[in-house]
Amino acid sequence: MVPARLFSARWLTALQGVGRWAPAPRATLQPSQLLLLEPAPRLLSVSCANCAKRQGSPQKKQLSEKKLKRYFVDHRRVLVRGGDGGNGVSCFHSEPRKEFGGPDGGDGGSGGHVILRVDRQVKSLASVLSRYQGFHGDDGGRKNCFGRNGDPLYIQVPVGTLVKEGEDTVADLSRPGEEYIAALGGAGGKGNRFFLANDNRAPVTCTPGQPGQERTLLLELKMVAHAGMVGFPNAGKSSLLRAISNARPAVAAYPFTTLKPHVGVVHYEGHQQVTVADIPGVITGAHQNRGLGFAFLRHVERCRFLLFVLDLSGPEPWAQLSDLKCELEKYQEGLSERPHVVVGNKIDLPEARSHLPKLLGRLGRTLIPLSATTGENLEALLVRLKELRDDHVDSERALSHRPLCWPASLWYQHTLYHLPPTPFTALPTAVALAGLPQEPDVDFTAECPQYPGGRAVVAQASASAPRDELVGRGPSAPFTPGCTEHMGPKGEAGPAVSRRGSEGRPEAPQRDILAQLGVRIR
Ligand SMILES: Nc1nc2c(ncn2[C@@H]2O[C@H](COP(=O)(O)OP(=O)(O)OP(=O)(O)O)[C@@H](O)[C@H]2O)c(=O)[nH]1
Ligand SMILES: [Mg+2]
Repeated sequence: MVPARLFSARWLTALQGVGRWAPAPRATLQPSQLLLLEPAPRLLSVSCANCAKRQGSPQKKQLSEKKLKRYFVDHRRVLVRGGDGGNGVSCFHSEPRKEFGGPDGGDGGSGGHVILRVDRQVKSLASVLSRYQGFHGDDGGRKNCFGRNGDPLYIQVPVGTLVKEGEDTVADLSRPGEEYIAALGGAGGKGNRFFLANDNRAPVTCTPGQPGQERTLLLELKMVAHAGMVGFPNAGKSSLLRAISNARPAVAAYPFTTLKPHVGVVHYEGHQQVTVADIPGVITGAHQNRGLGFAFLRHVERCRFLLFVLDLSGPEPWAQLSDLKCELEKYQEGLSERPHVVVGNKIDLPEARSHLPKLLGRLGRTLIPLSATTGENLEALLVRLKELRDDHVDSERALSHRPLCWPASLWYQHTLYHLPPTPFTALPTAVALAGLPQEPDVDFTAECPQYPGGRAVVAQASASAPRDELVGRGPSAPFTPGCTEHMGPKGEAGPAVSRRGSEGRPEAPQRDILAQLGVRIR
């Protein structure tokens, strides 16, 4: 039985889809595997405002811009504290007819980290609380029982969250799935079994767990989109975004209708997408806090290119562009020189048509006159946006960077860990983003004195990578941050460095790195 809602919404699309996809041949049939029989016939997602209105789900109630703004928070101060490590235990094995059973106090579990994780579903920092406490590790127990490690505590943040500590920017979480360890959990204490040695067969020493790391971070959201729309209030930015994408910002004939940024996605052939951000209008003197100020310009700061929207029906449309550029420059030097496209909107109005020749004379062919309401000449804008996106992709690839992709591309499987500045982990790990090999060249374990008795698993990204670009990962677990893994139950003490396969000492560059970390090498 086909659900009725399939027909009430976009029945034509649904039926077209049935015709175009077919199951794979039986021999190679995988669950949910489909073969594409013919490519999609439409080259560009071109729609006018009127068509776009019909695409929305009739059941979904639109929230007013005022309500939406209430849920939109773009900066937050947050206190994060990692979980405390559990205490080690001092006790001795006790069994009938077994004298001198030996120490059997287990180690405490490590405290859980507090981790910021980028979630595509989260749109603002409104859901982030002001303080977080990580889960504590459990204490060790008798009979060599180790305490349970505290679970990591995840804080979901939106794409484009900037993490600042004081004046420093410590992480830029601009890709979905990316993670940042905001506060490390404390290492667990050692039980007396750990201190068993040839010259001390009955140690009573045990150590308490270490407290978790505490940090005060400032989270700042900066939208990440390909194109950022800049224009005076009422220029028709939101109407334009509605016309080219499925985003639904409010449109009305009064200034400052838009109170929070909206991001729309323009779809092209081959699943290529360009994201366009609509921000509240900017006016002359915004840098002196006129209108809504220019704080919202932070949301176009990271856009790869700009979309200036001019109202051609206004009295002096040619003055608008220079005023907008002037405000951008006052916000951030060089911002107005980004690759951009200038759009002259409301070409359907007679006064706009009368201004057009003069404006074309000044701006030349860089101006795209169009009408967001009637959809006139929207294709020219879409083609230009695509060209700018392709230029961006080419330039990023030339620099061996990954171009901005929306939504998260599947290849971004690699989790990036920015390690906070502690003695062992004061290592920027941006290398993970740009070309970290799946299997690092070197991989060895080492004892780390900052976490007594803890065993670090250190891997260098590649022999040629700068020294400070390190990531740690365990051989069994995907990653062991902060080297809080315990040594085995035998409690072998003393320095130990072994390469995987235990075939020798680490090479010179790795020795340097370990020395920087304070790891002793035998
Ligand atoms: N005739 C005509 N009117 C338009 C066109 N585009 C937008 N408008 C009208 O201009 C008014 C303002 O449009 P918005 O899209 O809200 O303008 P905005 O730039 O987003 O305004 P703010 O959110 O206040 O910055 C609305 O009444 C629209 O109907 C157009 O192409 N032609
Ligand atoms: Mg608007």
